[in-house]
Order: sequence, then C-alpha cells, then structure tokens
Amino acid sequence: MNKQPLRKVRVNLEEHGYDILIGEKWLEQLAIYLNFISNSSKLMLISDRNVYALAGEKVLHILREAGFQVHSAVLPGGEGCKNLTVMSWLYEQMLGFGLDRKSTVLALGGGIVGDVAGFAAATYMRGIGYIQIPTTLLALVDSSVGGKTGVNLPQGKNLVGAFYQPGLVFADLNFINSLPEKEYLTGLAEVIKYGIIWDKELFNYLEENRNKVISRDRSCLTGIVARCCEIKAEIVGQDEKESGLRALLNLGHTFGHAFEALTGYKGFTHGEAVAVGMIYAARLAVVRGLISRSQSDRIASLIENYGLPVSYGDLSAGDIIDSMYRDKKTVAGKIKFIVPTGIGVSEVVSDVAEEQLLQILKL
Ligand SMILES: NC(=O)c1ccc[n+]([C@@H]2O[C@H](COP(=O)([O-])OP(=O)(O)OC[C@H]3O[C@@H](n4cnc5c(N)ncnc54)[C@H](O)[C@@H]3O)[C@@H](O)[C@H]2O)c1
Ligand SMILES: O=C(O)C(=O)C[C@@H](O)[C@H](O)[C@H](O)COP(=O)(O)O
Ligand SMILES: [Zn+2]
Repeated sequence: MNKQPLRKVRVNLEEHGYDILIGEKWLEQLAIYLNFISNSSKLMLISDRNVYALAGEKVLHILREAGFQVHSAVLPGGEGCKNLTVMSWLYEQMLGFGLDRKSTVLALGGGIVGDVAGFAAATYMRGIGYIQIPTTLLALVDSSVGGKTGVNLPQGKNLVGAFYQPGLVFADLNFINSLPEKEYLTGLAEVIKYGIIWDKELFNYLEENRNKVISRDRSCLTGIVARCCEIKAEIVGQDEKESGLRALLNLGHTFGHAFEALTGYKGFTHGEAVAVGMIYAARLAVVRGLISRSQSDRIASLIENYGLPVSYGDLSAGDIIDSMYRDKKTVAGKIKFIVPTGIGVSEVVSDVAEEQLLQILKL
C-alpha cells in the first residue's frame, strides 16, 4: 500500500528549498521519497543507540530492499556526544565506508543526531546531501527544519556549526509513541515557544487543550507538528541565515544555553533549559515595560502546567551572565535577548544592562 503524507510543508528558499513530509506509520515508504538519490550512491544512516535499537535495522532493510547501498554509524546519544571528538570519529566512519561526494547521510533520531549528522554532511568533502528523519517531538517541530547544524564546545552550545539545509524532512509521527515523557515535554517547550513568539492561536490552543496534548492525542499532534513546521518554514524562508527575523526562534535560548553549558549539559534537557529561559525572557520584558505582568504570568503558567521546570536551580547569576556573553548572538559585547511583547509577538533587545539582568535573575 502506498501511503501518502498527511501534511506537506514547503521550506521555500532561493536555493535548496525542500519539503517536510509529515505522515503516520509510513516509514516503509521512505525509499519511494528518496527517488532523487541515485541507487549507485552510498547512503550512511546516522542514529543513536536508542533509536537504532528501535528502528535502525528496519530502515536499513527498507533501503536495501529498494537497492540502496547503506552503512550505519551509531552514536552513543545524548548531549555529551554532540562534540568535535564524535565528529572526528564520524568522519573516519564515512571515509571507511567509502562515502563520496554523491553520497547521502540519513539522520535518524532527535535533535542531537540531526545536528551532528547534518554538520557531518555539511563538512565531509565540503558538503554532501542529507535527509532528516526526526524521531523526537523536538526534532519533529524544530531541529529537523531550517538547516542549523553543529556541535557544542565545553564553553557553550552550538559554538561550531554551519547553516546547511537537508534535501528532505521525512517525518513519521509514530515515533512519538515510544518517546519517554521527559523527552516529550522537552519537545513541548519548543512548541510553546512558537506560540509565544508567533502564534497567539497556538498559545491559546495549548492553554485550552492541555490534557489532549499531554496524552499525545494523534489528531492534535498532527496539527501541532504541522503548524510548528509551517511557522519555522515561514521564518527560515524569510531569513535563512539569521540576519534578523530568525533570531526570534531563539526565545529563551540566551538564558537556556547558559543553563545547559553551566551544568555540563547534564542539568537540563535542551527544552527544559529553554522553558526556564522563556520565563526569564518574559520577566525581562516586564521590567522593560514591553509586556504586562499578567501576560508574563500567563507564559510562566503555561510552561509550569506542562510539567516543565521554572527555575535554574542553584546556578549563580554572575556565572549565567558570563556564560551569556559567549552566546553566538552577542555582538560587540552586547548580549541579545528575544523577549515577548505580547502573546504571539516578540522582538530582539540588545541594550540590557547587567544590573537589569541581575535584577531579573534574582526574581
Ligand atoms: N538545529 C536546530 O534547529 C535545533 C533546534 C532545537 C534543538 N536543537 C538541538 O537538539 C538537541 C536536543 O534534541 P532532542 O531533544 O531531540 O534530544 P535527543 O536527540 O538527545 O533525543 C532525546 C532522547 O530520546 C531518545 N529518542 C529519540 N527518539 C526516540 C523515540 N522515538 N523513542 C524513544 N526514544 C527516543 C534519544 O535516544 C535520546 O535519548 C539539542 O542539542 C539542541 O541544541 C537543534
Ligand atoms: O532554528 C533556529 O534558528 C533556532 O534558533 C531553533 C532553536 O530551537 C535551536 O535550539 C537552535 O539550535 C539554537 O540556535 P543557536 O544559533 O542559538 O545555536
Ligand atoms: Zn531550541
């Protein structure tokens, strides 16, 4: 049976535009949608241990049955493997399997696999094709789309990387079934982000349909994933390399990346750190007179009601500020923050004094 995607979202770019195909229980159809890749070119499936155990062999089988030559490389998984040591190991694997400039990488996994495999594709032999097959909610709604690839340094998140777009995002919502609760909530943090920065209706929907969303109701999830992909495609289509608008997708990340780095990438998942960061971004907006206290409280309540953390624990405010100076958005010593200016609207501010930061970090 040839199953069709439930939804299709196009990322319109001058060069390298691509489709996000969202389907359900349709992994078997993957090879059909790889028809733009020559059977003679080698494929490399990159995954992590958990996802490989879940679906790796199945994907290899599907592709081999369709005549592709495919090898696999399995990462240990977790934020701890998003680094240059793992990249270097991956290049060895790619060379060892004889990947050439016509080869294609398939990133089967969450945001970690997607970012690492995407960066490997961006840099191996100066760039080969790759495809995203997202398996976490976070990857479905955010990381598989838009072409941000890269790795962390001990000093900070994603400090080495490239903008490099995939040729296709092949999304199967069925992967959400096996996702642990913590990882599901992590993805919801980025979903909430879209509601705050861009889409008031999405925000209201999340407020009004908490139980359905939490219980992973399928039709509700299809709508959420498609809407988030549409928003991201719209933003990336207007500003692929983050010269302006795209920075809005970083709401909560200036704080969040600092929380992640300061806890050695072990204290928070990415989405959890972003959740806390969004609360602080909203507080910053309040002290700058950009939103009302009640709107900021509404944002914090939504985050809390979805079971996400609301505090950065016992980190020091001074260390957080020092870490934020290393954020990629910091230019000429000015840290940039994305702040909500209402529900569904946001802007960038970059003239925040340290005293103001200390004031809100101590709230
Ligand atoms: N490139 C971007 O635009 C972008 C956007 C957002 C986040 N990110 C990055 O994404 C990373 C976080 O991604 P993540 O939250 O997906 O984490 P992840 O990739 O580590 O996945 C979370 C955990 O879930 C497991 N898993 C994955 N799919 C599963 C499934 N279907 N069933 C059961 N277990 C499964 C993984 O093995 C892992 O243990 C961070 O490094 C973050 O910086 C990138
Ligand atoms: O795609 C984007 O643009 C984003 O900012 C999405 C974020 O959710 C994501 O975490 C991204 O990797 C952060 O970007 P960075 O440039 O701050 O590393
Ligand atoms: Zn993020």
